Amino acid sequence: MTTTKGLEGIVATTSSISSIIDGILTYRGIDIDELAEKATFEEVAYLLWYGKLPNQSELDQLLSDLSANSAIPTAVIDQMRLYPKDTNSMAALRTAVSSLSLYDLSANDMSRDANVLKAIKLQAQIPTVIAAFARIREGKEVISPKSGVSIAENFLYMLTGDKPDKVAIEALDKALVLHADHELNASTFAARVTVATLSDIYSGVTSAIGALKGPLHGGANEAVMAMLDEIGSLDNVESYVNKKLENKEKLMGFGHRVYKNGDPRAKHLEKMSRALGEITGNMKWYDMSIKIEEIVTGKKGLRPNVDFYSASCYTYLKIPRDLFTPIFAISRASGWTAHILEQYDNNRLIRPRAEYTGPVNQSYVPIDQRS
Ligand SMILES: CC(=O)SCCNC(=O)CCNC(=O)[C@H](O)C(C)(C)COP(=O)(O)OP(=O)(O)OC[C@H]1O[C@@H](n2cnc3c(N)ncnc32)[C@H](O)[C@@H]1OP(=O)(O)O
Ligand SMILES: O=C([O-])CC(=O)C(=O)O
Repeated sequence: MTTTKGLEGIVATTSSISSIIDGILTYRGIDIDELAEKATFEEVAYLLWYGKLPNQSELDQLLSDLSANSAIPTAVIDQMRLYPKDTNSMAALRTAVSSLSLYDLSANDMSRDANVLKAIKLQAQIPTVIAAFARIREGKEVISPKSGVSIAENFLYMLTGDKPDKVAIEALDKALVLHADHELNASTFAARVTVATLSDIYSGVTSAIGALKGPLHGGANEAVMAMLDEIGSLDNVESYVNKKLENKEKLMGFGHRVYKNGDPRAKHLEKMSRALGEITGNMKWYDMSIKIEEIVTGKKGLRPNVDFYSASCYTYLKIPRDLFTPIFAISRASGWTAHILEQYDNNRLIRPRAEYTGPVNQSYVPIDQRS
């Protein structure tokens, strides 16, 4: 038996959804650089689910299905009112998504059609859950989703109650495109492991949210902003980063298991952060981020990952820091559910082995003889 810590380099499944080959990321064979410039998030979700870009009538149908399914049950909203106001937002999302299954009569219908519909429903409802939670904890009225607008626009609207401006909608939409899928990342693997037991799609997405929450994965975007807040100003960057490096502490938003020469998504977010800084007339977060990158890449050779510049982008969009990882979940719900559908289509239980390193030839000792 050979073991590989963290399953590094192990190919655990085949998949036709996204690929990372020689540092190039594609969704269904289309380069992320092209999708980032040209596609909307809804087109990308369709691409991930159905394996091709939608034509106009297919896209219209998807938009109408997303709108029709975006409201969440009153019972789930009522439950959210009982969550502690200071609860972790990813814990709230994980709990609420699990609750959604209780009110979906088709939750345990394992037919393909029912699962595709549930994928669309989860994609539509997750933004509503996050916005509702964000408002409830501030004692504000929950805002119902609008129909006929994009997921990005709807989310910003449900969060604030105001019509978001075009720049904000386009920036969030592009961020959603960039985060939608990423081969066999930890949360997607968690989703696939869960549904490979033939458990339901809600269980798969709930597992995935739990895995995304951690700071080594999606939780890093919030941790990056916590770091920027802690540093406070451009003048403090150098001493802060050098100290972290000297103490061999991790700099959040840097490094990647698969990309060793840079994450192709980061440059799009860096560009977006710069543009948002210019538009808002506040370059502070962008300038600090650039300086951190210069030092970390210069001294350690580590490059920023998708989480690094998304932090300053979302801050420029006035999104509260603890909603950064939930926003990642809005986007990745498309990838998770595409992978869940793919797993069901060609399922086998996922059950690797562990190399045992514990004691051997031990005997049961009666309790009165134990030290
Ligand atoms: C959407 C996403 O999930 S993207 C990733 C988001 N996570 C983060 O940004 C958290 C910070 N980054 C990390 O912790 C890691 O780079 C991970 C978790 C992303 C990848 O981890 P692994 O592939 O297991 O790499 P590992 O942690 O073994 O790092 C290899 C070496 O680089 C160093 N290293 C890796 N990332 C960092 C970092 N962010 N800061 C400082 N050093 C780092 C490690 O200390 C290690 O050094 P060593 O060989 O001297 O011990
Ligand atoms: O692939 C990974 O390990 C993490 C990542 O970048 C993602 O999930 O987007």
